[in-house]
Amino acid sequence: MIISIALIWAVVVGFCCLLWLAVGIRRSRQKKYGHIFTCKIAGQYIHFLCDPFSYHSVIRQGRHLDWRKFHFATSVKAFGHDSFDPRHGHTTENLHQTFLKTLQGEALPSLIETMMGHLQDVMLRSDTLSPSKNHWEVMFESGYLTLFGKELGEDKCQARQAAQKALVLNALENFKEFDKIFPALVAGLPIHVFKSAYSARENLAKTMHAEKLSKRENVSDLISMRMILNDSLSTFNDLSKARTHVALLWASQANTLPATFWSLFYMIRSPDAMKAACEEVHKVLEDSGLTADPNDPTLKLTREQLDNMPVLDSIVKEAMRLSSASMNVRVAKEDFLLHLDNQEAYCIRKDDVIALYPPMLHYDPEIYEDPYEYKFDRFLDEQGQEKNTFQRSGRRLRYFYMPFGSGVTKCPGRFFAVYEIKQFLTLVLSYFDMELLDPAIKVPPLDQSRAGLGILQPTYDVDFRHTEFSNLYNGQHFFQPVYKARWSGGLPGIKLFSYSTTGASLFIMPYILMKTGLGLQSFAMQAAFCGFIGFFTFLTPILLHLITMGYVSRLYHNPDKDTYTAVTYSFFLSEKRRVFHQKQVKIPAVSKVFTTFYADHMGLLVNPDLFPIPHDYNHLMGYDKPFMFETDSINRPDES
Ligand code: HEM
Repeated sequence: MIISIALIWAVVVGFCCLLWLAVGIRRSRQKKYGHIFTCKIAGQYIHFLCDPFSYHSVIRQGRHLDWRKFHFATSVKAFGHDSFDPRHGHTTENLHQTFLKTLQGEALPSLIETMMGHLQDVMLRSDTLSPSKNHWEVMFESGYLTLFGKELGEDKCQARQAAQKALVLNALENFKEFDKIFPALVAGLPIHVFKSAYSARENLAKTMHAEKLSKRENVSDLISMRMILNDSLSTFNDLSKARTHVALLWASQANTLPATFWSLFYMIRSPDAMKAACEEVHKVLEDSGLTADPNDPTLKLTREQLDNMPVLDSIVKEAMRLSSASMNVRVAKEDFLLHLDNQEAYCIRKDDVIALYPPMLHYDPEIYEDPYEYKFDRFLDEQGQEKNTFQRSGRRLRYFYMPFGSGVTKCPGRFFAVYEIKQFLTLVLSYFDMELLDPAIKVPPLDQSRAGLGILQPTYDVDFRHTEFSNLYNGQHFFQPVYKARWSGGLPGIKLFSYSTTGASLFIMPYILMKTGLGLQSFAMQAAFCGFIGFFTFLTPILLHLITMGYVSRLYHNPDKDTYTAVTYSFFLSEKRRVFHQKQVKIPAVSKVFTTFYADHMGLLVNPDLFPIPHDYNHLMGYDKPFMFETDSINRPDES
C-alpha cells in the first residue's frame, strides 16, 4: 500500500508540474473532459476535479473519503516516526484536536506575543551578536524559539546568547538540508539514499529528545502538550517521539518561510503596495499610541490590532495566491457516486484518489482578472476591507482561495501563520527602510519540484538592502522616505563600472606601451601618450563623481524637528547622510542642471516628479510658506 501511495504521489507531483507549465490546460481539459478527469496510474485511478463549484462535494464527503490514510503515511515516510493512525495501534492521540487546541482560539494571543518579542530580538537587539537581517533567518529563528522555547532561558550573558543563536542557526542549516529532499521523500525514495539529509533530520531529532526539550524555557503549548500526550497515549520510543517534533518544526516553517519571502518581495516591488502598507501600519501604531523605537524594540500588537490591517492581509494573500501549490488528496473508503455541480454523478471505486489542485483556482482568469499579475489590493473591497466575494460565470464561489488546504485537513496553523507574516512586515516597515538591491529585478520563477507540497520557493534568492531607521534619526519614529530617486540602485553600479574601466585601462597601459613600441620612444612621446590616456582615464570617474555627488537617492523627513536626511553616494560608493533643517534650504537664483536646491551650501539634486506626495516637495522647497510682502521695501511714489 505504501509503495502504491508513493507511486501515486510521484505521478501526481509530475502531473502538477505539467498542469502548471501548460498555460490554460485547466480550461482545455475542462472543455475536453468536463468537470473532472481521471488518470489510471499503477492500476489506481486518480480523479482531478476541475470545477470549483463541485469542490464542496469532495470536501463534505467525510463518510466516503479517507484523508488520514494519505497524511499519516506521508508523515511516516518523511520523518520516520511510528504511525499516528490510531488504527495502527501506536497511539490513541487525536492529533487533529491537539493542533486545534494549541494553535487556534485562546492559544493565539500568547503565540502572537511571544513571536513579536522574538522577531524584534532577532532583528534588532545587538547586545549579543550582530542581529539577523536575512528574512529566512529572522523568520526561522523567531518561529523556532516561539514553538520550542529557549534552551538557555532569558539569560542575558553574551556567551550564552551567542551559544543560543548558534544552536538555532545550526537547526536552520539542518532544516534546509532536510527540506531540500522533502519532495523526494514524499515521492517514496528512502531517506538513506540521501546521507546528508538523513543526518540533518537526525541532528534535528537529537535536539528534540524529551530530556532536552524539558530543559527549555517558554516552550509553546503545542510542544508541551504533544510531549505529555506522546508519553501518556503512545507507545512511541524516544527517537520516534523526537521525530514527531521534527515533523512539527517542518510543518511550521516549510511554508511560512517562502510565504514570507513572497509577501516581502511583492510588497517592496510595488510602490503602491508599499505606500498603502506604510499608511496602514502608521495608522494602527498611531491609534494605539505605540512608537517604534529601534533603540528599544518592544512593540506589541494584539490580535485585534493585527486583524485591523486589511491591506497587509491582502498583500500576504495575493503573494500566496501566486505561489501556493498545495495538493488536497482524499482516498475513497468504498465505492460511491460523487455528485458534481452539473448534476452528473461520477462513479468512484474503493481506493481511488480524488485530488483538488488550488492553482487551478488561483490562476483562473474568470475568477481573478489578469491572474499572473500581482495586485496588492485584490483581496480588498471598495471600502478597503477584506473582500470575501469572488465569482465565476456570474455565480458566487465558495472556494476561491486555498493555500491552506480544505475541510478537516485544513492547516491548523493558518491563523498563526498569517499573523506571523503580518508581524514581520509591520516590523520591517516600522524599523527599516528596505528596498530591492536591484529595483528592476524580475520575479524569480517558482521551483516546481515542490508542486503539490505547499508554498513554492523561488528558484533563486533575491537580495534586499536595508537601513535601520535609528541610523538615520537617532531613535525618532518615522516611516518610508518622502523621496526615492529612480536610479538609486543603479548609480553605484554605473560608478563601479566607470572605476573598473579606469582600473582596467591603468592595468593594460604598460602592456600597450611595450607592445606598440611607444614605451621605447622618447620620454616626451611617452608623457604625451600617458597624459592623453590618463586624462580620460581619471577624468571620467572624477567627472561622474562631481556630477553625481549631490544626487539624492533617498530623502527622509522628520516632521517633529522639520529636518531632512538626504542619502547620497560618496566617491567610494558608500552611502552618505546629510542632515539639514528646512530653514537651511536655499533655492538657486538661476536654475541649475545638477542642483535643485542648496542645503547648508551643498548643492543637492532631486526630481520633483518623483515625490509621491507633491506637498513633500513643496514643503522641502519652502513653497508652502505664506508670502510676506515687506511694505517698507516697496518703492513709494514721490509724495512731494
Ligand atoms: C503560510 C504558511 C502555511 C501554509 C501555506 C500552510 C499550509 C498547510 C497545508 C496545505 C497543509 C495540509 C492541508 C491538507 O492536507 O489539506 C498544512 C498542514 C499543517 N500545518 Fe500548515 N501551513 C502554514 C503554516 C503553518 C504553521 C505556522 C503551523 C504551525 C505553527 C502549521 C501547522 C500545520 C500542521 C500541524 C499541519 C498538519 C495538519 C494535520 O495533518 O491535521 N502550518 N499546512
